[in-house]
Amino acid sequence: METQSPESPLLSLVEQIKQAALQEQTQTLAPGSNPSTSPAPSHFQLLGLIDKLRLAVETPTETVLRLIYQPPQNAALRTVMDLGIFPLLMANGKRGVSAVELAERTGAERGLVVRLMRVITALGLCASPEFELYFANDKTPVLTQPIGRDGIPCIYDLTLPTLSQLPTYFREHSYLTPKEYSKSPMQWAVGQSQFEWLAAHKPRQALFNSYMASRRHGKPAWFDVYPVERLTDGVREHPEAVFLVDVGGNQGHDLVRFHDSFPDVKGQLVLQDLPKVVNKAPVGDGDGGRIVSMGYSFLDPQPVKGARAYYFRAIFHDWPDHICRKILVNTVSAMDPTYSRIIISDFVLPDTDVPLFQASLDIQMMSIGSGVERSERQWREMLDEAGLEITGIWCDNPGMESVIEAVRRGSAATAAAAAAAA
Ligand SMILES: C[S@@+](CC[C@H](N)C(=O)[O-])C[C@H]1O[C@@H](n2cnc3c(N)ncnc32)[C@H](O)[C@@H]1O
Repeated sequence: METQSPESPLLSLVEQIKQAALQEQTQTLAPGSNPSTSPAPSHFQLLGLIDKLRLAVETPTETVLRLIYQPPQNAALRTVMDLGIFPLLMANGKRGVSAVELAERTGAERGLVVRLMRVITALGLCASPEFELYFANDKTPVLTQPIGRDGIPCIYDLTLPTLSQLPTYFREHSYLTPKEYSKSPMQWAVGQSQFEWLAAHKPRQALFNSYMASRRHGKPAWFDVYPVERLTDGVREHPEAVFLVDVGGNQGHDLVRFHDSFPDVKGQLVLQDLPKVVNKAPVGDGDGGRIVSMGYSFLDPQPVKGARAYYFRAIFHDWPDHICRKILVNTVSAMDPTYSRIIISDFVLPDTDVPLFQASLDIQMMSIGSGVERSERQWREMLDEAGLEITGIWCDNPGMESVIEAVRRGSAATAAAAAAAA
């Protein structure tokens, strides 16, 4: 058998992985570190190197075959979620669950269970050390928690019908980037774009809301990345003063998290989203009435004037540029030029080596509403066109969303914010 010299690219990659793994271990063992809430930067570096190693080891044919057979994996996982198999594995801990028992408990044919569970086991989502016997492993719990339990069916059902038609859409649309929300590939494929579809499919809307609230669990919040004293210093304290408006804040999970972390910040916290979404928002309990919810469409002028900050998380990536500009201009009209800031939490794509997750999300957002994941240049251009100026971008991890702060262009706050950043 041919041996590789220590200088071979493969072994050099293995050595880099070893070094990154040692760094990850050191960082995660450091006092005060909590890898489940704040993964170290080395974590993303390590994952990137592992991806490179796989590509280096795979033959080109193996790479192609791996890609070709991704859709059946997603379909098998979606079906297993429907059957409620993961909670059964969790409930039966060390005893495990046989295919016969899974068939009895789910009503599915045993032979089908076996075929689905082969995929699930190979994906590493459970263990099957004995013939037709399945055990939960360390990945199984997350599939019974909101991010997996609700996120997997919601995103599958929301996106797959369109994604399966995307090549046809482009063939029929001259390979032009979709630029209208109301003419998105999803509108063409299923007759509605993202938010209308969710509103018309109430169980999916409930899954979506739960997924939105859960997908940042175990990750830093915007205020862990952004220096909040830029907002709390010099804050106005009169009774009607609004500190933070979470625009498109879904059911208020981010505002609740902010309030829990900064209970003493002066001023109201306002949650805004479409009336149907915000009406059932579980905010108000235990926050001393500080969180006020308000049905509002950000396609209309912002009714809350002069807040300290207007916060948008994962909003602009849903929309094409011209709608984003409209949302921004609607907000600018309410901003106090010397006091208010816009805070955006979204991905800022690097110019090269865009992580696969972010590149894939861009295609998804384009498909379901002509949305876009943007680079720093695209953010700067878009905000500039809406009369805004970026005063800082914070990101402590290449795998995470950035926090962008912007003020009205030429406003006094520009100078103040720039001075504070210096
Ligand atoms: C991707 S979710 C982000 C939710 C939340 N900001 C988060 O990051 O978890 C987009 C949100 O925008 C809301 N939305 C959609 N159209 C809206 C509109 N015209 N006005 C206000 N909110 C809207 C949706 O209901 C949804 O809650």
